[in-house]
Amino acid sequence: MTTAQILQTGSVPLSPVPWRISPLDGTIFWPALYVAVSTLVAAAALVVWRIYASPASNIPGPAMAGATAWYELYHWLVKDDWYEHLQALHDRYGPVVRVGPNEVHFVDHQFCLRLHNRADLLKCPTYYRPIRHLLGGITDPQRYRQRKALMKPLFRGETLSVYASGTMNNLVEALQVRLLSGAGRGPTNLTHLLWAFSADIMTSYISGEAVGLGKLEGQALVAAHEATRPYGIVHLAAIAHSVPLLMQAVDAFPALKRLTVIGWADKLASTYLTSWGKGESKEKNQASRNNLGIQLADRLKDKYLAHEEMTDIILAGAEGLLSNLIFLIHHMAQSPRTMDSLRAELDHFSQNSCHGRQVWKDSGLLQLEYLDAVVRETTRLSAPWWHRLPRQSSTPVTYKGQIIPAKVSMSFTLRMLERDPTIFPDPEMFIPERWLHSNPDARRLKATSVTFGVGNRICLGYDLSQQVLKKALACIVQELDFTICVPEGGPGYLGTYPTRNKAVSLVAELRPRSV
Ligand code: HEM
Repeated sequence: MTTAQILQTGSVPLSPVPWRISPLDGTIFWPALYVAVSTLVAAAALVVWRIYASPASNIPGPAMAGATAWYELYHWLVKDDWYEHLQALHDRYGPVVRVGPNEVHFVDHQFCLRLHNRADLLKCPTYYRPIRHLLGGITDPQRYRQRKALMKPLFRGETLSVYASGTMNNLVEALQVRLLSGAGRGPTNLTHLLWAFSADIMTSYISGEAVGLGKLEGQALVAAHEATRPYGIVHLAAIAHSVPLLMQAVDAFPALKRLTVIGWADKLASTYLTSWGKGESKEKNQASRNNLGIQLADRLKDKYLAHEEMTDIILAGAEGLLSNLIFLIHHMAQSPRTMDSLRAELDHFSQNSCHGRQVWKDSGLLQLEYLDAVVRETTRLSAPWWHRLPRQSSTPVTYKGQIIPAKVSMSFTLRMLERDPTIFPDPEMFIPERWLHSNPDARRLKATSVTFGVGNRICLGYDLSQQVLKKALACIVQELDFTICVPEGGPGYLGTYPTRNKAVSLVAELRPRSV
């Protein structure tokens, strides 16, 4: 192995050890010392190479970020300030900054859109390592196209519309009944109820039948919530993509996943697939026709892969929906003017609908302009701080005279672009009106939104999410008034993905709608 190869792979070839290894006569000391010193020298050489000679070394940024991926992990886990730190790095180094050994980060909105719309870009294999076998993490374009062709029909068209007009509507109705039953009875923990609702949506979509989390009461509900969201899945993913050894351990012992925060979804996915390959799916009885997991396993011809895809989709979908539902409630409570406008639109719609006030049953709901604007503005503001999209190009990319070499990952953070003041004036303000046709800029805004991803790797659950968010919001504001009990220190519940020591629930006083 040449020195260049050692530096690129980061591994040290172990040459035959000249000493006899025997712990009994003490001669193990020298071989051990040899291995330790060689490792240290190779590690030091790797660090020097990464900082001064690797492809990304010409991009400005802190030397430690170029030296090791643990720089980022340190800011996540120890300092707990990654997003603020990233902003400070851009203030100091400009619109492109080196944030990892092989990653540069951009804040230039228009450039990011142009770049990420390129169909030939590849997902960064290091960042997506934890989900590298799954649709969302596959880097090879041909494998991706094949997987997408098999999975896409299960999340669009007839499959989605049958689910939406049946089980989804029933769950929305059950949510409304549940919330109304708590109205006037003191504070209600909406994080728990909306989590149960979101998880019921995802599990029923995948399995064909509701798990019934929304029916849990009192301590049983609290216990189920705590068991599934004890700490952040996001932090787990950050550790997984910075510590490759961990992923190798999980690959060798997949059961390890059950010990983590994803265990509950992993177990459910297993139960949904129990009957696959045992004959039932071949007969295509009604239950297996409704079970997307079984259909997925049939399509992928691989039970393990289907199981992994389902686990990922249940987890990502439930957290994404919950997060946005909490933001919706928050903004409605904070903005009475928006609430009035939305209610006016819904009331007018319900008067002309054959479903009356059960507006979620009417598919015309999805076309309401103001409701759409409220959901767009909410999803914009809820874009999480931790979600960035690193992509690689097989040819060099030029940005303002700076050459980004091929295969260097180029990323942007969703939250930063969604708060770009040149595109969204007063970016921190909740202004649904910016999305209305009456705003001449609305079309441009829609074209620049990145909340559900960009380019050919856009969110597969977009249509499902839109339906769930619109129906749930409509069913809540139609019948309920609410006042949020804002915790001391501000609305910590907006940090919706649980993190270390920061699980804050959204609690509100509910009342039947007065006007
Ligand atoms: C409102 C909630 C949601 C938001 C904001 C959201 C956002 C996103 C974003 C930004 C991406 C791109 C990720 C990347 O490239 O790194 C993505 C991809 C994806 N999302 Fe969602 N998502 C949501 C809900 C869902 C739901 C409910 C499902 C499942 C039904 C889902 C399934 C997926 C899948 C499978 C991908 C990978 C797509 C691909 O690479 O082709 N998402 N989502």
